[in-house]
Amino acid sequence: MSERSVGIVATNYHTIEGEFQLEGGHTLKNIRVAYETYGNLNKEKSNAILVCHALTGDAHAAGRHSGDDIKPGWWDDIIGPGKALDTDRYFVLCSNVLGGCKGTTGPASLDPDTGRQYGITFPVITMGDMVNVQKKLIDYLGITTLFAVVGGSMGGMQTLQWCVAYPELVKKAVVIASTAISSPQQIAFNEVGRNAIISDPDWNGGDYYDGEPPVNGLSTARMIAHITYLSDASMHEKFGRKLQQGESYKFDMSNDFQVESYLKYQGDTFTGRFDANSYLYVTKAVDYFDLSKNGSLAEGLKDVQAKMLVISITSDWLYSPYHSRKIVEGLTVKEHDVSYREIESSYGHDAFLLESGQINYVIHNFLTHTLISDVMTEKVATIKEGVSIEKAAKVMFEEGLTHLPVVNENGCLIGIVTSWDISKAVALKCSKLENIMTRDVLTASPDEPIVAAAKRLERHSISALPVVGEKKRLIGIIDSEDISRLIG
Ligand SMILES: CC(=O)SCCNC(=O)CCNC(=O)[C@H](O)C(C)(C)COP(=O)(O)OP(=O)(O)OC[C@H]1O[C@@H](n2cnc3c(N)ncnc32)[C@H](O)[C@@H]1OP(=O)(O)O
Ligand SMILES: N[C@@H](CCO)C(=O)O
Repeated sequence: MSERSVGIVATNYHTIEGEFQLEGGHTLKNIRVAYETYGNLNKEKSNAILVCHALTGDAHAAGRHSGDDIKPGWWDDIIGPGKALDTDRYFVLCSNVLGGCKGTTGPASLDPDTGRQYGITFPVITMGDMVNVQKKLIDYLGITTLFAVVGGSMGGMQTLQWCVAYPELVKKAVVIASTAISSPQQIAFNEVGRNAIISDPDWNGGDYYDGEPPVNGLSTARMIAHITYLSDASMHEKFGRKLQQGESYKFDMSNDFQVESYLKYQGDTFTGRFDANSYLYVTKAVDYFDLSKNGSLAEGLKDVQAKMLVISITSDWLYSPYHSRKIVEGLTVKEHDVSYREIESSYGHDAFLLESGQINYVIHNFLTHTLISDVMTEKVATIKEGVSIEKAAKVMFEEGLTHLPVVNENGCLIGIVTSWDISKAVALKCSKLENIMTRDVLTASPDEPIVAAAKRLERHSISALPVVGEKKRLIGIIDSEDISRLIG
């Protein structure tokens, strides 16, 4: 296995006990979530990156399940040591979406009330529901902020939904080949796919789990969708008008052209890995996705706090660049911090899975340009000027701190006490805080790059910097361990 791989990985499962409220008004009981993680969560739990998968993806984003696996996870080119989602620095997490069929509760799961598969009795779900399930998962893992949320296509929708639903939790977000509002054309293609499924007699009103699944309908749905994931140019490049067999037309109804055979193969293999009812539900969630509010996307995105990177693909005609530009415009109206990049590619929509060189480059630059405000600890324990050394020692002991900022009535920094100062005070039998605290404190400002803070720490052989705003108001603290993990 290559050194740049996360290696052998396993899917984990978590059950959200009890009733889970869905946006559509229904509830689901004891939702199970399939997820995988790569890399290590740091002690401050500040380096987690949530990867959201696209329509037919799953939790297996990187590595292999065994040494015999032919293919690695679907974003193995992007996740791993030294890659954009660098598992030496970040704790990367990916879960299968609600309504999916790869381990998370969906229509093929057993309804605890009936003991039978939900089928079409599964409630309609939304992007909001998928994200709320992911929120429960990160709560379970003890993660309170996400260093980044990243996703392509439907994964980009979940990323945007995260930024809107939990603005204070997401520091950075990368939205690739996606949209903030599903367009009529996207809904139309999804509807043709759904129609192919429900028109298949084997669909049987969604109740097919004891019999033959609707493979013809599902295969046709995938064939239609797959055309939208390619581009005219990539089809010319891949197949042109080349024939599958022989050198002359057969003049019959068999798959004469390579492109026909290819699509048939894509459709057929899809039926082996995806559930038809899941396809209905997940495409519906995509169709309902609309982050505008009162007819305005700027209004819908106004609470976003994350630094955003929006990426589109030049040849993507399904989620064409105008969708991405609309997201950027919506964010720019309210002066959000957003950058936009176009990936030059002829692959079409699926380029987000294929153009790993460009995607790695763009995401790496975005994630590593990290400011102190992106990673500092905001809830800082402090003491007021004039308290006793015993009181300071007690706070440090209870909060497990090595550095304790001293502030005045207005929350402005006037000094710092370290555990070393406390030991010194005990040794020298000193009882006044004023005599041991450092008044000339080295600080950082929130809009400095973390590299600058790292250099200051190293130069002065210290291990933490209070972060101050105007008039030295204390707004956070940053320590060397956290910084060194993020900058490598
Ligand atoms: C988050 C997520 O989105 S996860 C879901 C992503 N994965 C998928 O969508 C799986 C479906 N596959 C795809 O969408 C695409 O294949 C991609 C984007 C993953 C990869 O694209 P590419 O590397 O360009 O592969 P391509 O589209 O050419 O397909 C190659 C397959 O078609 C087969 N194929 C190629 N030409 C023909 C043909 N004329 N007749 C029959 N089969 C053919 C190849 O043998 C190969 O089969 P294999 O996958 O079993 O090895
Ligand atoms: N190939 C991707 C495209 C959808 O965005 C998938 O199947 O999920």
